[in-house]
Amino acid sequence: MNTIEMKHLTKDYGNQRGIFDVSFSVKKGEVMGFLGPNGAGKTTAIRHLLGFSTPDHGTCRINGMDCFHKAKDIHRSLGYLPGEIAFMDDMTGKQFLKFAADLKGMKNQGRMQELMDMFSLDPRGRIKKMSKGMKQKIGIVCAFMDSPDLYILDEPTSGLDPLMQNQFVELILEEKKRGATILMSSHMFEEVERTCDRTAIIREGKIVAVEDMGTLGKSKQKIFTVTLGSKAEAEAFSRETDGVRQIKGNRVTVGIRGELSEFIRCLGKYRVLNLTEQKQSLEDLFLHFYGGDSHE
Ligand SMILES: Nc1ncnc2c1ncn2[C@@H]1O[C@H](COP(=O)(O)OP(=O)(O)OP(=O)(O)O)[C@@H](O)[C@H]1O
Repeated sequence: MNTIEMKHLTKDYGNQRGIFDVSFSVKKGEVMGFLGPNGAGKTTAIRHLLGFSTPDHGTCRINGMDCFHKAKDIHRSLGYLPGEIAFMDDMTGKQFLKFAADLKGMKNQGRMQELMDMFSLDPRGRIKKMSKGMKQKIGIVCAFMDSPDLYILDEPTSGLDPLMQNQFVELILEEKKRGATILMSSHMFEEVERTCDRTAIIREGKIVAVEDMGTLGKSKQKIFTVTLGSKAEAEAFSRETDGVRQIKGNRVTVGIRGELSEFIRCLGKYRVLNLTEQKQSLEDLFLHFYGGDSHE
């Protein structure tokens, strides 16, 4: 049985806003990315999974339970991080976390402390005076502190600096190892690439692709820039090798899919001054899903 199962879910807000016929599932122990640009419908889909909204059509289930009718039961064993966190602003971070821990019936607060250390969070100040990043850290500690088996995270790294984003990736990998099931929406292609088994891509309220990260990795093109001994050598090398994208003086940019042996063999005949790999992001890979003329 899938842990999360959304089937043909439609919520039409009018003027083509909302989500339309959205179907995807997340298997037990799987980490699933939910990628899409602003306004694509990620939060709308997630709010349905939390039972905060009723669908016009379709169904969503978590562990076989209907997300709207069984919301309370589902929430009991769920780590949820909302996209916009509504705190009780007058509380200090510490008071809020204690309050949330009591609500969850947590006896041991060891993990809470571990998470605060992991994210260098000092929770003593009033929440209303905290920066966006600090509030986000409190949200993360709150969602993870009782180590649930299922997480639904709406743009979890929003407001975090790169160091903390890295820390978050580590946390997800740790939870994945423990066997947790995770659905996380994101704009951050790199964190999805580093953490997820599969990713669903949503655009204008519709799922445009569900991709296995392994397959994506294999179909990814590697882009190299080679600096050769001279312009003449660059030109000769370009005639001999496949996938040339650009020649600029003695520099050649080449895109290669799959094995590199042929490229290296060919390169070996020339004087190579430098060789650099240009990382191709998931963003490049998915650009055609978001691009203007690719969704006819
Ligand atoms: N309660 C609502 N009433 C009317 N329209 C809504 C409502 N909630 C969302 N929408 C619209 O539905 C669309 C999808 O919004 P949603 O917040 O789900 O997108 P998102 O992918 O989470 O975007 P972002 O990345 O910016 O958070 C948007 O056009 C939004 O304006």
